[in-house]
Amino acid sequence: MADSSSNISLTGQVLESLTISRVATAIFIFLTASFLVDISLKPRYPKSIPRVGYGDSYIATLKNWIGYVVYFGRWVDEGYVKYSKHDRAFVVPSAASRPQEIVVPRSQTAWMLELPDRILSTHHAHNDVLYSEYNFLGKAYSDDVFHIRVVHRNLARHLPGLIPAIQDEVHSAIDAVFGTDTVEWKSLNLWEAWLGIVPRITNRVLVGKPTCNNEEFLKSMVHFADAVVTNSFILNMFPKILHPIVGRLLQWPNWRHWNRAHQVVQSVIAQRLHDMARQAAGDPAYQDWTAPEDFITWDIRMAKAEGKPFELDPASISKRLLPVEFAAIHTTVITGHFLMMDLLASDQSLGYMDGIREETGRVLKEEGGNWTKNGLSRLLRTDSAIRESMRVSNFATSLIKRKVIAEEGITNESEGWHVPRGGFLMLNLSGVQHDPDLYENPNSYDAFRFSRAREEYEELPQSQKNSDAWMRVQKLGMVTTSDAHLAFGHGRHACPGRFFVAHELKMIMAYLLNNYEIEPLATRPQPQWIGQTIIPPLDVKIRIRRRKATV
Ligand code: HEM
Repeated sequence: MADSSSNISLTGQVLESLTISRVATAIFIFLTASFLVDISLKPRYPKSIPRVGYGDSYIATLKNWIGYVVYFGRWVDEGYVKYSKHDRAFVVPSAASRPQEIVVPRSQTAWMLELPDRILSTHHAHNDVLYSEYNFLGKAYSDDVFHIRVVHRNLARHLPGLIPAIQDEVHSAIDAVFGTDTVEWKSLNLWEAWLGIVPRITNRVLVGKPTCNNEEFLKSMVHFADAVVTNSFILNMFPKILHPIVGRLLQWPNWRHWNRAHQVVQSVIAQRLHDMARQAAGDPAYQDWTAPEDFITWDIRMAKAEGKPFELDPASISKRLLPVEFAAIHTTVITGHFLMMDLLASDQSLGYMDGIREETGRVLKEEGGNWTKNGLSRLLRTDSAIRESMRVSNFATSLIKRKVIAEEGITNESEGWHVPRGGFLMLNLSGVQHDPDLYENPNSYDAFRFSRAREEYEELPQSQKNSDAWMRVQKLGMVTTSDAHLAFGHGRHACPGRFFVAHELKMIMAYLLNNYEIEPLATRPQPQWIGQTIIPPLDVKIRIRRRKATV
């Protein structure tokens, strides 16, 4: 009895002593100590690599973390001129919980991208930047990037056969979003319009019909992708030792969005597993059945080929969809959004939109109204308009990051520096894509920049065409990556979705421009940046009307 009353009074005394200022001081001390531990665990780079930002002292580090939010882009631009142009790497500050990054110059792109994954890892870099363990619902899904192998192995290979389905979805999605009224002009939020179109088309390929038209499923996937961006931004600001707690708290919306999507798609997955198993068992009822070519089928085939029963669980399959949806949806929505703004705000007397309309209308007619791989490859101006928008209106400073995972670190022989395990390297796509030595008038949107030479080649008499010249102009196509055009990455980890994106955006532009009148924009709305994250202009309105005799 005496014991319990003394316990109560002790608890009471402790509670009484907990004033707001004491709690705040305790949190401050704890966070400071956590950040100091963080700093001591971060990789150290040699002094011989020059720095941008405020420097390396503790005060400078604090200023770098704050400055990162506003000045990151400026720092990288400054380093590009001062160091990258002279073939030198430099160090740029990063967010509080992230290691600083070494920006590798263009001249060393091949060196960086050709190092083996066991030394310089893409997948560890993606996992760190996106906090995959938390955002993508478990270490099992981030440790083995099975879903990436599924996409690499299948998407481009099956694309020609998927073109009719993509065309069908492009038409129905645009009709639904932009309407069919040939009399009244309609005012639309452009960002919302792209969000109404792209997730449907992407999911036609990933999960097929009718799931690709299920509002609950699509909304959950878009909200999931939004949550990944928000969570990553928040985790960037917390010391690493707190990530296991903060990450697990933040991932709750991700679980909710996944669960909602899973409720919709699980019966489709279960049915597919059943059908494929019956067919494999030789059931005569399945003799003439062919599995739909989509992510679900590809995932099941690969899980069987690799002997991975874990990947055959319907919940695993729908979780494997999440990073692919993340990689596919917002990247394409932003690209389409920026493309439309670049075209609508361009000087209309240059005739970019008319040129694309003429080209897509003519080729589609020659194709008998149905797109094919060959027909889409003949859309030279449309291809160029998209590639040029991805060049000038980049939505990231860098999309190519690599993490040093070799125990012994890596050495850059040409500059003589050594980076320890845990170091981060990046390529600066913004710098090269706006470099006046690489592109004439680099800051203007010249839609047919890449198609002029291709069209000239097409006009040549057969006797003057040869494989060297053909290869030269072929390299100007939007799916071709290079060290001067990095929007889809470069090297063996370049985006495996880019062939699909090219088909999708070309079909969208063809249908839009041939079936709708769109009012030009007076000026090009500008995005905002927070650190390395772009905030696209979300409130852009366009006015649109269906062309007569198109419904
Ligand atoms: C305009 C839209 C897109 C852009 C700008 C884009 C950009 C990129 C970039 C720059 C990379 C390389 C990252 C690196 O080297 O670290 C990449 C990788 C990847 N992308 Fe895309 N992407 C787009 C659409 C898609 C689509 C539609 C899919 C799938 C359906 C997809 C799936 C992937 C995957 C799985 C990877 C990882 C490849 C690997 O690590 O080997 N992307 N993407």
